[in-house]
Amino acid sequence: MSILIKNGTVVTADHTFRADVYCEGGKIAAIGENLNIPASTEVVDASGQYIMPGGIDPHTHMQFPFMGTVASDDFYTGTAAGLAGGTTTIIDFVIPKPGQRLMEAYEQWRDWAEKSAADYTFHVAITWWDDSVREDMGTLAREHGVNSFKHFMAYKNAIMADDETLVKSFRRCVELGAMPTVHAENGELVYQLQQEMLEKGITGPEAHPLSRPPLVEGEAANRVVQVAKAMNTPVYIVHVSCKDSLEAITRARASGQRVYGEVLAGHLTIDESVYRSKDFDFAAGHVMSPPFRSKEHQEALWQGLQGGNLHTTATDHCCFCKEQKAAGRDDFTQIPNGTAGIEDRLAILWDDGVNKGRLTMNEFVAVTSTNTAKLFNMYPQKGSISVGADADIVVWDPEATRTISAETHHMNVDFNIFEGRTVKGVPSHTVSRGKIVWCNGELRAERGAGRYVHRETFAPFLEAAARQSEVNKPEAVER
Ligand SMILES: NC(=O)NCCC(=O)O
Ligand SMILES: [Zn+2]
Ligand SMILES: [Zn+2]
Repeated sequence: MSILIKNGTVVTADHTFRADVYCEGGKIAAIGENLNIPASTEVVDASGQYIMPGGIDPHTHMQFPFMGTVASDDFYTGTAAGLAGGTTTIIDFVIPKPGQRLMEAYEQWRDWAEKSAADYTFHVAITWWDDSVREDMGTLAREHGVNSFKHFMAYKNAIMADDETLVKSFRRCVELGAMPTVHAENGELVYQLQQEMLEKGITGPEAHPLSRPPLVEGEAANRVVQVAKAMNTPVYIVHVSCKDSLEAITRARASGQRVYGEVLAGHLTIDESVYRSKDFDFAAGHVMSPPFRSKEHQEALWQGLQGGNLHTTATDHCCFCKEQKAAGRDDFTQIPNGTAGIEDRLAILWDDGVNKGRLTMNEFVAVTSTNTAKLFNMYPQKGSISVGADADIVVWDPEATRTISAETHHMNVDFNIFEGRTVKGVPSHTVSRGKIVWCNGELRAERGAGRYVHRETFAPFLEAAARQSEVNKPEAVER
C-alpha cells in the first residue's frame, strides 16, 4: 500500500518547507515536489495543513495493575485513542512487583502489548535490587532493545526505589549505556504527610496536593541530580510539575550536567483548584502524582519548555473510571493515582503552545516527538519526516476545532481532565507505519497492528558520558 500526502507544508523540529510526502512499505520513500509515483497510490490532500512526525508519548501506563485495580485503557483502546489524537508511538512501563524477576514482568507486558494499534516500546522499572536485577537489566539492554530504566522515588511500601537501589541501578545503567529515568517525589515525606492529613480528618481529594507539596518533588529532584552527578550519568526526570524540580534541572544543566525534563499536558494547563471541588468524582478524577499545581508553577513550566530546560511532553496516560476512583471516597490515599490524556496532548500543546506564541511549530514537533526519539535512541526511525523513516505522520489542520469531552473521546474512561475545552488545531489524518488510521474523524485503528520498537543502547550522549568517565577515571597513587 502506498500513500501520497500532497499540497501540505512539512514541519520538522528544524525546518518548515513545502513538499509532498510519499510513503511505501511502511516507510517514507520520497519527499519533494512533482514526485513520480505509481498510479495506484492513495492521495491525501493536505492543502492548508501541516505534515509532521506522529506524536511520541514517552510516558503511558496501559492496563497497568496499580493500587488494587487496573488502568481502564488497555494497549488496544489506549493506542487507538492515541492515533485519533495524532500519537503514533508510546513508551509504556514494565513495572515488576518488588521481588519479581524483571524478565518475567517484561514478558508479561510484551504479551499484553501484542494488541496495540500503534508502535510501542518500554522503559523497565527497577523496584528492588539483587544480583538477578543486575543480570536482567543486562539481558534487557543487550538482547531486548530496552535502553531506559525507571525509578519511582515515591510509592512507599509498593514500588518505591530506595537510595541504595537508585545508586546501584544508575551504576548499572552507565555500564549498559542506558538512560536512568525517575519519578521524583520523596516517598517517605509523602507517606508521613498523608498520615498527618488523615489524622487531621482531611480525608478527601483536597488532601492529595497537601500531602505532596512542591518541596517533596524539589527534594527528590535535587537528590537524584546529585546521584546522577556522582555516577556521571545523564538522567531524565518524568512529569516535572513545579518550579522546585525545574530549578534543580536548570541549575544542573547550567553546570554542564545532562539532565532532561518531561512535562505533562495536564501540568501545563490545569491548576490545583480542581481538588477543592465539592464534587468527589470531579476532584478524584484529577488525582494523579505529582498533583496539579498553582498557576505560578504552570507558567514556570511553560518557561522551562520555551527555554529548553524541559525537553519532552507526555501524558502519563493512566486512566481510572469514576467507579475505580471511588475506592478512595473515605480515604484519599486509596484513590488510584492517574489521569488520561493520550488523545488530547498534541491538540493541547498546539492550542496553548503554538496558538499562544509560546512555541514555534518546529518547537512543537521537537517537544511532541523528535526530542523523545533522540533521548531514547529511536531517531530518525521515529520523530522525523525523512526518507527511510517510519511512515508515522500526522496531518495537522490548524483551522479545525474540537471540543474535548468524555462523551466523544476514544479513550476507555468516563472522565476527561480537559472536559469542555475547545482546541483549535486537530489532526485530520494520522498515518501509522504507512497506513491511514485516522481520517477526518473516522478511526481505522487495527488491533495488533502496532510493532515493538527495539532501541539500541549507547545513544550519543550516553556514549559521550561513558567516554568522559573513562577520561576522568580515578587512579591510585603508586607508592
Ligand atoms: N502518575 C500517576 O499518578 N500514576 C501513574 C504512576 C506514576 O507515573 O506515578
Ligand atoms: Zn510517576
Ligand atoms: Zn507514570
